[in-house]
Parts: sequence; C-alpha cells; structure tokens
Amino acid sequence: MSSFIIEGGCSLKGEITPQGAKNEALQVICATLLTQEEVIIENVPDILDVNNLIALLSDMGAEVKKLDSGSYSFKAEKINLAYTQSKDFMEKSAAMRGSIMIVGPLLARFGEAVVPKPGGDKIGRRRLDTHFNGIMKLGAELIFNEQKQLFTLSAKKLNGQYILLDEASVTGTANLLMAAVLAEGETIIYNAACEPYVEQLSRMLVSMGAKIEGIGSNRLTIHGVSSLSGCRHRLLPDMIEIGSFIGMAAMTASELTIKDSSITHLGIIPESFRRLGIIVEQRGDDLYIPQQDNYTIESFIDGSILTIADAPWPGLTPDLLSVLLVVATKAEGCVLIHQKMFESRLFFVDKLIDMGAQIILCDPHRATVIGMGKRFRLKGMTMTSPDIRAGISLLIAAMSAEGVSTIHNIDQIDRGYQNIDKRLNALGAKIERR
Ligand SMILES: CC(=O)N[C@H]1[C@@H](OP(=O)(O)OP(=O)(O)OC[C@H]2O[C@@H](n3ccc(=O)[nH]c3=O)[C@H](O)[C@@H]2O)O[C@H](CO)[C@@H](O)[C@@H]1O
Ligand SMILES: C=C(OP(=O)(O)O)C(=O)O
Repeated sequence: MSSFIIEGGCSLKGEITPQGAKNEALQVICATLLTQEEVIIENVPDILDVNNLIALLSDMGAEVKKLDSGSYSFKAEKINLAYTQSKDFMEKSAAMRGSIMIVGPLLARFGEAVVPKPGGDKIGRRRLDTHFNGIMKLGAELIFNEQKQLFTLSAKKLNGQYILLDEASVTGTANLLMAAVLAEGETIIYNAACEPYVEQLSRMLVSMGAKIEGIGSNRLTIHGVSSLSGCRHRLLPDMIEIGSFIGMAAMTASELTIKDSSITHLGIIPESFRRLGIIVEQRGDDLYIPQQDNYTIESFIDGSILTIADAPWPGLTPDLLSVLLVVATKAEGCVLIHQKMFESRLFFVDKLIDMGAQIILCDPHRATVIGMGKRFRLKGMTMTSPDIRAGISLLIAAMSAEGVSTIHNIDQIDRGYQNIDKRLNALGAKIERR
C-alpha cells in the first residue's frame, strides 16, 4: 500500500481542471453493455475504480480501446456470460461499488446476471434492496446465496411497471433505468435519484435510442425499445472533486481557479462552502477562490448555529460532508455537520482531533466543529485513510498543518482522484508518493 508524505503549510496558486466525474463514469461505462454497437466515452478519469471497471468489462468480452487520454471506445458485441460465474469475476467485481450496475444491462440484454455483494467505501450499511426490489418488479427472479454473498438474477422477459423506490438510491436508479430501457412497455420510476450522474446517464441512453421522459426529475417514464445503438458521450466534470478543491483552497489560504466547472450542475455545492465564509466567485464557467487568511461561518438567520446536512439531490451530496467538516476546523465560528445517509463516515474525525482540531463527535451521524480560526494550526501526524472522502479531507488537513504528515492507504484516495499528488504539486503543494 502506498503512502503520501505531505509537507504542510504550502499554499497553492494557479488553475486546475477537474477530472471527469467518477460516479457518472461508473454508470455510463456499465451502460455500454446495453448495445452491441460502439460507444465512445470522453473525459473518463484515470482513477482506480474506473480503471478496474473498464478492465472488468474487457475481461467479460467487451472490446475496449483507449483512443486518447480520457477517451475510450467500448464494443460489447460479444459478452462471455460464463466468465461472470468465475472466481476471477467475483473477486474483481466485489472490489468496487460500481460493479452492481452491470446487473441492469446484463439482465435486459441477456436475461441473466450474477453479481457478488459489491465493495466500495466502508461508510455504513449499504443495502441493495432498492435495486433488487425494482428489478424483481420488472419480472426478474432473484436468488441470493448468503454463504457466497452472491446475487443471481434471471428473467425471460422484463415488463414495464410502476416502481416507487423506497429511497432515492443513485446506483439503484441507474440500474433500474438501464433495465427498463429494454423492457417491454412503460416503466415509471418514482422517487428516482436525480443527481447529475443519473441525468447524464439518461441523456446518453436517449442518444442510444432509448425513450425517457422526466430527465433530471424524480419521476422517470421509460418506454421500452427492442434494441439500442452506439453513441458518443462526454462526462461532466467531477462535482465532488470541484468541492474538494474549493475546500482545499480555503484551508491552505490559496488562490485557485477551478476551470470549466459546469456550474449549472453543481447544485448547492458552492453555496454550502460560502456558508462557511469562503469566497467562491463565478467567472464564466470557472470558479475562482481568492486567497483568504480567514473565513467566518454564518449562523442561521435567527442566530442559531449553522447545520450542514446531506440530502438526496438537489440537496447536498453526502460525499462532500467530510471536506466541509475539515474546512470548518480552520474557520471562525461553529457548525454542526449532520451526515444523515451513512453511519460510519464521521469516525475519521478522531484523526483531526489528534491533529488539534476542536470537534465533538455527538454520535455516528453528527459532529460539532468549533472553528479555531488563526488561533491554532493543525499539527502534522501519521494517519491512515479509511475511505475516499475522509482520505481527501485528511490530505487537505495535512496540507494546511504545521509540519510533516504521512497518510497511509492512499489507494482509497486514488480510487477517486486522478494523479492528485502531481496535479497539486504543480500548483505548489509538497506531496511525495512512497
Ligand atoms: C458509485 C456511486 O455512485 N456512489 C455514490 C452513490 O452510492 P449508492 O448508490 O450506493 O448510494 P445510495 O444512493 O443507494 O444510498 C446511500 C445511502 O444513503 C441512504 N439514503 C439514500 C437515499 C435517501 O433518500 N436516503 C438515504 O438515507 C441509503 O440508505 C444508503 O445507506 O450515492 C451515494 C449517495 O449520494 C454516494 O455517497 C456515493 O458516492
Ligand atoms: C462513497 C463513494 O464511493 P463508492 O460509492 O464507490 O464507495 C464516494 O465516491 O464518495
């Protein structure tokens, strides 16, 4: 396992271009399985999770070509379903969350799919009921082998249905959408997740010939078609990476321009950082963060302590709460961070507390941060990254800290951030990979 050695106290200056969106990439790469024709995807991030999924599709028999940096051609003309029963497939697909989204396309196109319980961040219970209940409603049969933790699905035919999701699951919505586009008749997915990832997937499916209404809303109506064709699709910039850069600029008192941010797709992300007192200027489609020595957390209008909580889109994505939390440690003022969706994502605060941050972990979902402003600087130390977003937050903390820090298990960061050390070093950071 590699580590980062970070020399704290270096501020950054310059421009950075966000990578393509990880969570969109995982969806649309799975969608290439829906057609035997060629699909070209552009702006694909060079990150572990995405590279592993691309390798998995290739092992399944899809023809994958790298056209140039960030562009790939996929042609899933022949898929070796027998491979999906192999130990190799089980091990590889169990290593990431995104692999669960091969179920919808495989079932829709071939009438069968096998998938082990997927991996991804250990950030709490991550059930799959929304996926499987919806898929069964479309007519599939599910067998769960508890001992092997294996889900086997089969369906002679999928039939359109009204599906009211029990929760607006992001990957669940994507999976059902990909199954429904090739089902017979009309499917309505209500309480659908409507993150830009799902909107983008919907647009890509439409360009492949799918019939989808209500794109971008929480009620998707799909009229099944008998086959889909190839297309060309470009990923949006990664909104979580953009948020991470805003937080990083604030914590390291850096002047940063985040290029081509597709601001209309960021929802309330910029505003959430502004509520912590950070200046985030819109310049065309770039975000400009001026150098700020200090920033002050807002209170609610009635004077009470600000709460920042996650919520299904267009609410605040849970993937940025760890970054917002770390950024608050250096602000003036107080904020309650409420992570409603995941119950194990806040435990990394013990590392920030060891670095000197003033945080009360009220319970697994809530942490109160008492910002220390310029009165105290975090101290560098050795730590291990428990998950992708805690990982980037610890990196941000280490970059702003006094002295040298070491972060182990940086595979967790590489899972979602492309060449992060090189890109930040080019702006003035001092991060060594060992
Ligand atoms: C590969 C991928 O795309 N991963 C993202 C996806 O994961 P993923 O699709 O796995 O997450 P889900 O949207 O299914 O839900 C995540 C968790 O939130 C809870 N939940 C969900 C919806 C809801 O309305 N209320 C609620 O409490 C669920 O019970 C679950 O524990 O969405 C998550 C939630 O945005 C993000 O953190 C992940 O980065
Ligand atoms: C939780 C995340 O990823 P995954 O769903 O792949 O574990 C994330 O991207 O923050």
